[in-house]
Amino acid sequence: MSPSSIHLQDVTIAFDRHPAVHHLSGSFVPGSLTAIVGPNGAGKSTLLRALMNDLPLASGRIDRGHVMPTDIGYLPQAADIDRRFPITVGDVVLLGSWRQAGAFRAVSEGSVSEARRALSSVGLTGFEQRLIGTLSAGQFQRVLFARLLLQNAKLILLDEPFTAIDARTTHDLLQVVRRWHQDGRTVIAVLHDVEQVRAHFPQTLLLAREPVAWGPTATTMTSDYLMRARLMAERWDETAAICDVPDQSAA
Ligand SMILES: Nc1ncnc2c1ncn2[C@@H]1O[C@H](COP(=O)(O)OP(=O)(O)OP(=O)(O)O)[C@@H](O)[C@H]1O
Repeated sequence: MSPSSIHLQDVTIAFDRHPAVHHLSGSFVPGSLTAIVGPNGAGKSTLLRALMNDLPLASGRIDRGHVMPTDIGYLPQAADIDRRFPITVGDVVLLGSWRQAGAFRAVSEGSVSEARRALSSVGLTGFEQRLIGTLSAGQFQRVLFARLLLQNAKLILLDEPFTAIDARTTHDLLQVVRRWHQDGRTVIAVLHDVEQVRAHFPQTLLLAREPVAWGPTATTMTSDYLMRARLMAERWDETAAICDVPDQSAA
């Protein structure tokens, strides 16, 4: 294992001791570009949240190597974001720099210029003063990518970044993802579009609560493995017995 790989060792993540991700082991190599694919409820978002240390593990271990919490950029599912808050596009993008700048420091002229450049690079030149609530879904997704650009993260976690986004915007944002990959950042994206994964993501983790396959996309996104993931999902029993994982609350 490379020292800066993100290594998962027999990871189980549970809600009320019902596992959402079960016995997952493997590594995200530095600079890799990985899609996480699987049926609804497969544990994909749960895994992303655990990777950014937002959820405790029921058992197992995640070793993030040299990746510090401030090195992680996270794009949640669009549905999880309340856009009624009266904040401008420019301020949302500038939030990407607060980890480097500090929460209570004045925003530097440099950061403002960087935010402007980030907005231009996602096709939103001149949108700085718009309130986020007035944007279309695709425009808002571009804003969130601009914020990630400013964050300059080593590890980028994207949860369904192209859902409900039109082809042109998806194409543009895929170019941003490609540039992150070329820069040597580690990018992990939850996706549902199998063809998009095959075309743009060299690595795939196929998850159906338990890992189905993890490796080069050509060998993991086969009809056999996809079928296996679907069958595993159909066999799920939400009322199944509680998982016999050690109770960490007593530790
Ligand atoms: N906060 C929570 N409390 C209880 N159960 C949860 C919670 N969050 C997720 N779950 C359950 O964990 C399982 C995995 O959910 P998760 O959101 O990770 O799936 P997903 O693969 O991202 O699904 P989708 O493709 O539908 O977004 C589901 O059964 C879900 O109901």
